[in-house]
Amino acid sequence: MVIHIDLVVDTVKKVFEEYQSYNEINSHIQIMSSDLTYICHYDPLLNEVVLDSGRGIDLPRDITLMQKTTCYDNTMAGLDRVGESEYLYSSPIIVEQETKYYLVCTSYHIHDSLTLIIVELLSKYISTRLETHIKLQDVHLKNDHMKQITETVSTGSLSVDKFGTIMFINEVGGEMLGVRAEEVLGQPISQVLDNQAFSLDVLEFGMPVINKDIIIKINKGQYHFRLSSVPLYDNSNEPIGVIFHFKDIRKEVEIIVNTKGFFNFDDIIYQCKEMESLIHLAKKAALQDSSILIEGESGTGKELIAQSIHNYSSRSNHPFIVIDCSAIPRNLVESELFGYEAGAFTGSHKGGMMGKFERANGGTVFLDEIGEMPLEIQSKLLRVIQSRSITRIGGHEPISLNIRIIAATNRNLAKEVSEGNFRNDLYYRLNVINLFVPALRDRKGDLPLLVYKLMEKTAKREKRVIPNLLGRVMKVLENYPWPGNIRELENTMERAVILAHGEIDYQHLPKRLLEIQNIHVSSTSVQSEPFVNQTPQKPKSVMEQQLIINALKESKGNKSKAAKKLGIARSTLYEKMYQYQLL
Ligand SMILES: Nc1ncnc2c1ncn2[C@@H]1O[C@H](COP(=O)(O)OP(=O)(O)OP(=O)(O)O)[C@@H](O)[C@H]1O
Repeated sequence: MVIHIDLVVDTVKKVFEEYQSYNEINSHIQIMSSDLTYICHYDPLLNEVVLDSGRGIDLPRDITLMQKTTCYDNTMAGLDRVGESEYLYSSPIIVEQETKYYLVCTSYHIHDSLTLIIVELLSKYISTRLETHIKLQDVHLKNDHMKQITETVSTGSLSVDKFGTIMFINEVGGEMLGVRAEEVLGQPISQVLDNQAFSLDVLEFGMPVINKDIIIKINKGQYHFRLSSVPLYDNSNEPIGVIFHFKDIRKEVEIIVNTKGFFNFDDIIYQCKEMESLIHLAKKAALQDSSILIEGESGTGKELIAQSIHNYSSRSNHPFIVIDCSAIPRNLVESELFGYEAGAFTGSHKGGMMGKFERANGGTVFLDEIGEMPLEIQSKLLRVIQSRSITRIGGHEPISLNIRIIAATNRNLAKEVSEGNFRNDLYYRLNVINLFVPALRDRKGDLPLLVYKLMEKTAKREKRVIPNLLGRVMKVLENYPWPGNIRELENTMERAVILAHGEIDYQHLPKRLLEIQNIHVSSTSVQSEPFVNQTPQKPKSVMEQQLIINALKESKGNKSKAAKKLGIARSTLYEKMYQYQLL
């Protein structure tokens, strides 16, 4: 192990400052490395430690074998001194059982016991100091490293020593368990958590337990956690504690299930007659309770309209729950939508768990990508709509619900019905009010306003002036078919505003817009397109991603503030940032 020279000099200085006894020695005290090179010396005239330039010294070579304080006859050292002969006193500085340096000094007296004691004491102080510093540094580094890791993941981490005393908990873990680190550190885990799963059994068996599903009671609520317990050992393989990693399974599902609508009808940009009558119908529908089916290509604004309807309705103060039927894991669909009762399956708890429909009670359920819903769940959904109640898995008693259902699809659902992929009866139940959102290419009248408003949005966010869009660029935009609809236009305008300085010209547009219209600009002036994606994106992901980026920007990267702005838990924000590769 290499010890940095500055650390040695610094340590020697401190030791000399603290232990004034060296004043008893009226000669230079030197620190030499184990190959007998000068490191530094104490200058009694200056009363300070001076760094040496690393010259060698002609000392007896057997000093290197020395393991304790010794006095040498200095004539042996070959030092050329005039006058009285000097004796060399030397003591090893041992760090981690290795002689790293020597502390040496000269005296005119042989077997000068005071000098011997002081040399020995100083070398020991220096040894201890160096060793402690190195160990502490190591621990700090490891701790910092661990902290960085544990604070940037969305998993809760908690470690205990072998007696079950809590030694560490990360912020996410604290949030998930509803505790604060400063309150629980040093406490026995059994007093903090009422759960057998956080036990030290793994130390006994010597094997980690990975991803065990547990139910945990926190502040009167039941939480469904996935817990891993890993035993920790020291260098000599002695057990020293356990580290627990845990995830809230509901939060994982929450990535694809929102609870809040952000947008209003005022956020919808339109000019054309078709959109005007659509919004008029949507507003009327918002005031009733009938189910609504919103159809339209991807990126046309279906979710925007669904959120606006919810926020315009009398349910606006209640939850807006998005269920993304294409993304929710199949094995979780049923329990997440309908919840479960006590003992419904292994690991389920006394109180059971509420499903999304129950959580939406009083509010709106937005079934996004309804065309992707598995057939077996379709029949259950039909029952929910017909009976306005749900029965939890393993339950017998129906729980009545007061929810409005809005479903959306970019498929031709009638065609799916005729092909047997979607239940006819469910289709009719959902399609009480039908809102068809036209594709952007079929409402080109909206384009100029959309272009301007979308430029304005980015310019405002980036604190820039709205650039001037050249007429020829507008022509390109008007002639382009916009397969990705407003989402694609939104990305295109955002990119153009960011790339352009004052004026948007051809080179600020994605290549494909130009190429499809046979416009060729020199390849160097047309930028590649890093983020515009024509293929349909995961539903709601772009909107959500944008919101997260905006919130993070507004809160200057402070995740707690951003999470608050978005109305979501910090751990959920981490999950989402991870999902969108923003971490
Ligand atoms: N008329 C509009 N005015 C302003 N922004 C719009 C409009 N329509 C859509 N957007 C924006 O376009 C993006 C896509 O909208 P949204 O997610 O609602 O589309 P969608 O039809 O639900 O897409 P998907 O079917 O892929 O889920 C969002 O960022 C949304 O804010």
